[in-house]
Amino acid sequence: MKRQTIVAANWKMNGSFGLVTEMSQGLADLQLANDVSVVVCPSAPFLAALTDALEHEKASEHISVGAQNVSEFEQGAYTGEISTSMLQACKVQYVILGHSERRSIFKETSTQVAHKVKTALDAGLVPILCIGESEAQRTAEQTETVLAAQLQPVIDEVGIERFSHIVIAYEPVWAIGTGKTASPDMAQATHQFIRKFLADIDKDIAAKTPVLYGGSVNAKNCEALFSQTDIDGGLIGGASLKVDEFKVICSAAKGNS
Ligand SMILES: O=C(CO)COP(=O)(O)O
Repeated sequence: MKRQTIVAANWKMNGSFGLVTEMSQGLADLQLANDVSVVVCPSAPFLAALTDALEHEKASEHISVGAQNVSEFEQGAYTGEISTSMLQACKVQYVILGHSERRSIFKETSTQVAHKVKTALDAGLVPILCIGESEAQRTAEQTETVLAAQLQPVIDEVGIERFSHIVIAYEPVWAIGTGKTASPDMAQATHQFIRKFLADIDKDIAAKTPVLYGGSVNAKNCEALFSQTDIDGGLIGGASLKVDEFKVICSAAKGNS
């Protein structure tokens, strides 16, 4: 069963117009394996500029633009929020939702994340739904319970069928920005659990849904991680701010067959 392989850059609250230009120029000649897609997710003020720069570099056919968040509301008196239609106006195709930093710092609940996933899907955006356990939860052997509790509200809200338009990103919180990557075996075991969790509800959907790994992925460890059966690419933080390193990571993605 073929499913898409995706390498996505999460710039978080970093980057500049200079990096937008540098990244677009750098990615223009990127050679990707079949079935591999690359998505760059800068902060909202850079979305339109990134779209324009990728078009200018003739890179928009193989590189997509993603946002890091979206409002669950459509429009109106929600100061500071950004709607799906605003993202569409910037030709955004993907949106990261439920990142652990939004869950822990901005107190987004799994129910709110589920609403956002629905709003994004209804607007034709592809959600990159982030799930992951903390170090304390892993130590307490609660990883599977935590992941299930993050997935279930989304399944309840949108239905399992719509997971054919969702990308999951497994990001163990203890591996984010710490340099402590999950070992390929450990990541594979957790990805296998996520796929089985979906498969117990719908086998076909589980086989089709890309599950990315995120957490201290870099040019050195990407190949071993991406070669795991149930790892369909990565969500890259720090290493996605360096054009050359990000290109190495994109090239390490081989695509599934
Ligand atoms: O949170 C991440 C991507 O969303 C991972 O960040 P790092 O790659 O910097 O660990």
